[in-house]
Amino acid sequence: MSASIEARGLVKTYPGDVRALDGLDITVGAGTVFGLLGPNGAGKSTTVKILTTLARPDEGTALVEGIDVLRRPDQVRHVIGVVAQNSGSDLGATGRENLILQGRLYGMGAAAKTRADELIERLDLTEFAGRMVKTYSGGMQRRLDVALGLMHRPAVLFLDEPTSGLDPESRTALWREVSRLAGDEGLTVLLTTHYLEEADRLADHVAIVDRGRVVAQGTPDQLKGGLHGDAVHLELPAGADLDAARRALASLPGVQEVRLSGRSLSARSDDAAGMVPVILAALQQAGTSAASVTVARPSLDDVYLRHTGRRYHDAEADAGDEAEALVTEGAGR
Ligand SMILES: Nc1ncnc2c1ncn2[C@@H]1O[C@H](COP(=O)(O)OP(=O)(O)OP(=O)(O)O)[C@@H](O)[C@H]1O
Repeated sequence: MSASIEARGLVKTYPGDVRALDGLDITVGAGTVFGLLGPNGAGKSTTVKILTTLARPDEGTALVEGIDVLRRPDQVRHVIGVVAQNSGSDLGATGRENLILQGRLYGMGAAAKTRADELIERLDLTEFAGRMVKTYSGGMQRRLDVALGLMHRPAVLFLDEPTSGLDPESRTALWREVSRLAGDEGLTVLLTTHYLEEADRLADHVAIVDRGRVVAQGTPDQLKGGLHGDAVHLELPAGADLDAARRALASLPGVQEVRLSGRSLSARSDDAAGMVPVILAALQQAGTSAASVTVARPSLDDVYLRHTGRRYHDAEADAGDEAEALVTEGAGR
């Protein structure tokens, strides 16, 4: 399969010594949906900015449809469509007017109207294409954003956090559209997401990004299949002796990859369900207990844990705390 996007050794440092990308490599096959998955601040948007010619890396190279993004940014812009996190549509115009204007900006002339109508139908915008965008719900606005990104028939569509803030129903509807577009039109889609489920359901291929690097990649099934056995997750009560609990679990035969992240203790076992009573007895012997126990097939959350040593939601919470600390710091100045 030919590559639609190839990025090698991307490094990007922002002022304040923030190393947003630390040698990121990705290869995206033509006509596939590729998910860059990572918690907030992992470096996903920075990657998209570089690939869409909006930022330059300090080091590394990137080709989109075989075109060098650093040497030929103008050519790259013709073959890509970008749906950024914040919509760029004119709220005081209708959806249809926005689409036609976008087409004209790309020099499509009279063909803009036909293309706008085609996309209105394809993205199920017919009912509200004649209404001003300021009256749209979040889901309608996102569908219009995708249509805007597709107006000039790009070969590659970048979607930065496409379903962030959408309700579950609108999210599922957008997933359907994106899968269909990639399938029907041979479009290559690179999307960033911090939703594990979104990457799992939508992407043919996922790269897990952590602190500016790709720590694992493959199809969701390959990534999950690389973990043997089932996952056991224990939530320990407040005040529990966390280290004693971890040691008790690690000492049990048939229990592997014991990891503690906050008060969550996780492990893998070929017979996880059968091991639950043994695990609870071992915790009790160690003078502690579990507030909850779950046994599950491996998920992308487990893949993330295996490669980073942290649970995904803990990494998200840490990123939230860091962002809050920066805002507080800035406000104090
Ligand atoms: N213009 C900037 N100036 C300084 N630091 C920045 C800038 N843009 C991003 N960063 C920092 O670079 C790191 C990576 O940010 P980036 O936006 O690429 O991550 P992300 O994975 O897309 O997260 P999010 O989903 O929150 O956008 C973060 O630590 C972020 O705070």
